[in-house]
Amino acid sequence: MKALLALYEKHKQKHGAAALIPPKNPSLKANETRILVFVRVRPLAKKETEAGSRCCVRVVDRRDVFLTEFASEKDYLRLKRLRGRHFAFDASFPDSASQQEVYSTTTSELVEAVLQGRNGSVFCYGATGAGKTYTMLGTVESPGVMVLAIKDLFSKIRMRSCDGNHVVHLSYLEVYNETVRDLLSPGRPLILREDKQATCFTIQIKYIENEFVGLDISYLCHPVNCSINSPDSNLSLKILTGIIAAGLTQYRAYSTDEVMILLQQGNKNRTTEPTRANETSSRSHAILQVVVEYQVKDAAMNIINKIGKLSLIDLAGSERALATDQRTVRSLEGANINRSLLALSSCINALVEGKKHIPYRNSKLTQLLKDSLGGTCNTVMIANISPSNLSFGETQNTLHWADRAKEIRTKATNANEDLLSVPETETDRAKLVLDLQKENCELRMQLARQHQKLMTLQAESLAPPTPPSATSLLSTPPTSARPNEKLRTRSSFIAATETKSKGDEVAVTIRTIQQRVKALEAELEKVKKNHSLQLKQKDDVIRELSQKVSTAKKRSFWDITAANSPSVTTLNGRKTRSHVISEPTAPSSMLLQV
Ligand SMILES: Nc1ncnc2c1ncn2[C@@H]1O[C@H](COP(=O)(O)OP(=O)(O)OP(=O)(O)O)[C@@H](O)[C@H]1O
Repeated sequence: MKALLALYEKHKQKHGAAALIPPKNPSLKANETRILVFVRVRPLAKKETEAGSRCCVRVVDRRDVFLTEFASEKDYLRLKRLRGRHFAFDASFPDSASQQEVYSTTTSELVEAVLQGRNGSVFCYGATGAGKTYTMLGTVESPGVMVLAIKDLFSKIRMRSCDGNHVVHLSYLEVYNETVRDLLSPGRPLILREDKQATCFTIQIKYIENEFVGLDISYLCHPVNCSINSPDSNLSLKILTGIIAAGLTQYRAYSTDEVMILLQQGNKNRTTEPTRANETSSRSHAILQVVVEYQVKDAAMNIINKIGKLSLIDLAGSERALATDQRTVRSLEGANINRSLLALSSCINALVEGKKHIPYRNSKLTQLLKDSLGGTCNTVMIANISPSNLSFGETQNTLHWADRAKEIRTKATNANEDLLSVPETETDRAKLVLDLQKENCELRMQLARQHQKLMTLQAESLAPPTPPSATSLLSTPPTSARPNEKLRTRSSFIAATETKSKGDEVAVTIRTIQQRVKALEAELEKVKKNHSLQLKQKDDVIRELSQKVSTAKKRSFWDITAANSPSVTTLNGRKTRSHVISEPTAPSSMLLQV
C-alpha cells in the first residue's frame, strides 16, 4: 500500500495536481450533458486471498483510481518495478463503500428527475465477478441500486401525492444469447421493433352521439406503453414508436412490496450459471424499466401529462475465453456476451468521436440502450472492478472503457410533457368517477381470487401428505424440462426469497390490493366531495349573479324614470318628480317618487 501511495504522490508531483482532476464538462454545448461515470471496487474474495493475490487498485480522495501493474515474479529484470496509471471519475467507491452510499451518489438524483418527467439510465459494466449484480440487486441484508431506487421512488410519490395521481408501470427483460426475453412472464422470445422517430403520440377520435366530430393528435416525447382506452364516446389510442420489445409485459405497480415480489420473480427467471470466475454468473443482460406517468395542471388550468422513465441495467460480465472453464453452451454464451459488449464499445467509440452513424443495430443490447447512450437521457455508468492483481487485465480494460465513456455527450433532457388541451369538464369528472369505480371493482375481484388462492394453499398445507402415484414416480424431474432453463439461482438475493412461502407472497399481494382498494375508495370519496362542493359553489355564484342582475335592472329602470319624469310642485311647495310606467308589464309599485 505504501508503495502504491508513494507512486501516486510521484505521479501527482510529476504531472501536477490538475492532471488528477477530471475535466469538468469539457466543451459541453448548451443542450448537452455528459454521462456520469463512477467506479466501484469490490473487496478481495476469499478465493483470491487464498491464491495469494495482491491488491492492485487504490481509490484516492473518493474520486481517483490508481491502478498498479506488478512485475511478474519471473521477470527478474523488472522484479521490483511498478508501473501505475491514474484515472479520474465523477466518484470512485472503495471496497468499504455501502450500498446506500453508492445509491445516493449515483442514482438518487435520477429518481428525482424521473418524477419531473425526465428519463434516466443506470448501467453497471465490468468483468465477470466484479460486483455488477451485487451493486444492482444486492442481497436481502444489503439491497442494491434497483431495490433502493424503487423504495425511494415510491416514498417520493407518497410524499408528493396522496390522490393516486402517479401511475407506475414496470417491465423487466433480459438479453440472452441475442434473444430478448420477458422476465416477468417468460414465454417466447420478444421481437424488437425500431422506429426512426422516437416519439409517442395519442390519437383521440371524438364522437358525439355516434357522430364523428374530430381527431385530436398529441405528441409525447417518449414512448411509454401501448394502450387502447375506449370510454363511452371517445376512442383514445396511445401509439408507440421508438425501440420497443413487442409483447413485453408492462405491470402496473402500486407499492414497493409488490415491485419487490415482481423483481424476485424476474430474477428467478434470469439466466445464471456457475463459471470459474463467478459461482453465480449472470449470463444475460437484464434491464428493469420503471415508467412514471402523472398529470398536473399549469397556471392556465391545462392538464399536463408528464412521463419519466428509469432504466436500471445489469450487464453480463465481459470475460476472457480462458476465464471460464466450460466450452460448448458456456463458451457460446461467453461469445455472445462479448459480442454485445463489443457492439456497446463500438457505439461508445462512435459517440465519442461524434460520428453520424452509431452502430446500435449490431446487437440487441445496443438497440435497447440506444436511448440511454445517445438519446435524451441522464445516464450513469457504474464500472465495477476487482482489486486483485490476478484480474489486472480485466480491470484495466474496464477502467479504459469507463474513462472513454466520460466523453459521451447525451442531449440535455427536457421533461417529457404532453399538454392535454381538453379542460376538465363535467363529463370528464363523471368519467373519472366511472373509471375509478371500474378499477375498484376489478381490484375487489382480484382480491377475492387471491383470498381463494390463499385458502387453497392453507388447506393444502394442512392436508396429510398423499403417497406418490405410479405416474408421478415415473415422470422426469422438472429441472431437465427445458435446455434454456436456469439451472442455478443466485445464491444471495434469490435464495433467501425462495424460502419465503408462496402463501406469504399471496398474503402480501392481498395486503397491497386491500391498501389500493382503500386508497381508491378514499380517492372516489374525494372526487365526489369535490364535485358536490363545486356544484354548490356554482349555485352560489348563480344566485349572486341573479341578484346582481335584478339590482342592475332596478337601477337602470330608475335612471330612465328619473330622466323622463316632469317636475311638479306639491301642496307644501316642494318640487317632486313623478312618472307612471307606461309598459304594460311594469307593476304598480314601480311608481316612484323622490
Ligand atoms: N461491494 C461488495 N461487497 C461485498 N461483496 C461483493 C461486493 N461486490 C461483489 N461482491 C461479491 O462478489 C461476488 C461476485 O459478484 P457479482 O455476482 O455481483 O459479480 P458480477 O459482476 O455480477 O458477475 P457476472 O458478470 O459473472 O454476473 C458475489 O459473491 C458478491 O456477493
